[in-house]
Amino acid sequence: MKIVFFGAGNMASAIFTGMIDKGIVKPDDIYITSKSNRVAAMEFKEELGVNVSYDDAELCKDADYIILASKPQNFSDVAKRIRPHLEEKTKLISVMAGIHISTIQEETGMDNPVARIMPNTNAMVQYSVNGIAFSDNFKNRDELIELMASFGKNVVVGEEGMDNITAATGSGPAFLYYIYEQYAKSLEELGFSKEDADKLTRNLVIGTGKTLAERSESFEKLRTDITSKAGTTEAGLDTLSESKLQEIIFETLGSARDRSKKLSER
Ligand SMILES: NC(=O)C1=CN([C@@H]2O[C@H](COP(=O)(O)OP(=O)(O)OC[C@H]3O[C@@H](n4cnc5c(N)ncnc54)[C@H](OP(=O)(O)O)[C@@H]3O)[C@@H](O)[C@H]2O)C=CC1
Ligand SMILES: O=C(O)[C@@H]1CCC=N1
Repeated sequence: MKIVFFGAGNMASAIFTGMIDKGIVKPDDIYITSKSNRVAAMEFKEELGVNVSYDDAELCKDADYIILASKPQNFSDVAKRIRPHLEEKTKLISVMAGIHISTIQEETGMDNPVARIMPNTNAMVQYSVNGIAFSDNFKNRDELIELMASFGKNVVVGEEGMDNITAATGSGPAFLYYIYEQYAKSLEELGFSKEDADKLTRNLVIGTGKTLAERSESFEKLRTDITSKAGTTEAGLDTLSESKLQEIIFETLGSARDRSKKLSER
């Protein structure tokens, strides 16, 4: 199998690192290229054993999958690199937010099978959530689904679901990290050192995540198990529930979804 990544940044590296660590592909199956940051690409070659090339003909030759992993704004440049060399059998997989399947087919000038996928950076620890949308002519979908299962849980959402999943789980880790940042800052305000605030918050989040991974009770049940009548948790939750947290989260996701829609206006 030959999988070529056009773009070797945060998202691409999370995916190929996750796939290699899981053992579903050999490092030699992976080819990466970037725009100009050759040092970073060479570091991946040294650390993981992947191939690095800036020869577009060599990259595209016999490729089973080309992963489009540049920023959406750079896609036209990427398409120009691929277009002269793209073979009919190659499937194009886009991780780019907001770029429609039809745009990818138009800019590459071919009617190759295209899948849009929306993973997140948890792919690096094989815990991404992957939205997927296929073009009608995409055959053997199971192979891609299996490849993607090596770095996360898949949800086939169709193209109409991509803006929402981009907001919910593509950007999602950043929203949660922001909340953890505020949590750690609040611990500092309570009097903990910066180091302890970070350690306490980090381990609180890791432990809570591990509980969610291992137990199937609802969020509500897990919460109420902690909440003693007239206890400390109840006092904190009284304050939290008076805030407009759900409204704020809903608006946050709405802004992200709207930006994804906007990115598709080309
Ligand atoms: N980061 C995330 O959490 C997620 C990102 N995405 C999507 O992934 C995509 C990449 O994001 P991210 O990894 O964060 O971005 P980065 O900036 O980290 O990486 C972008 C990569 O694209 C490369 N690139 C730019 N222009 C070209 C070109 N003409 N030819 C080849 N490579 C090129 C860059 O090379 P160079 O360094 O040399 O400039 C770089 O390696 C985006 O479209 C985003 O929407 C999707 C889900 C989550
Ligand atoms: O911020 C972005 O546009 C990308 C898409 C999802 C996560 N990062």
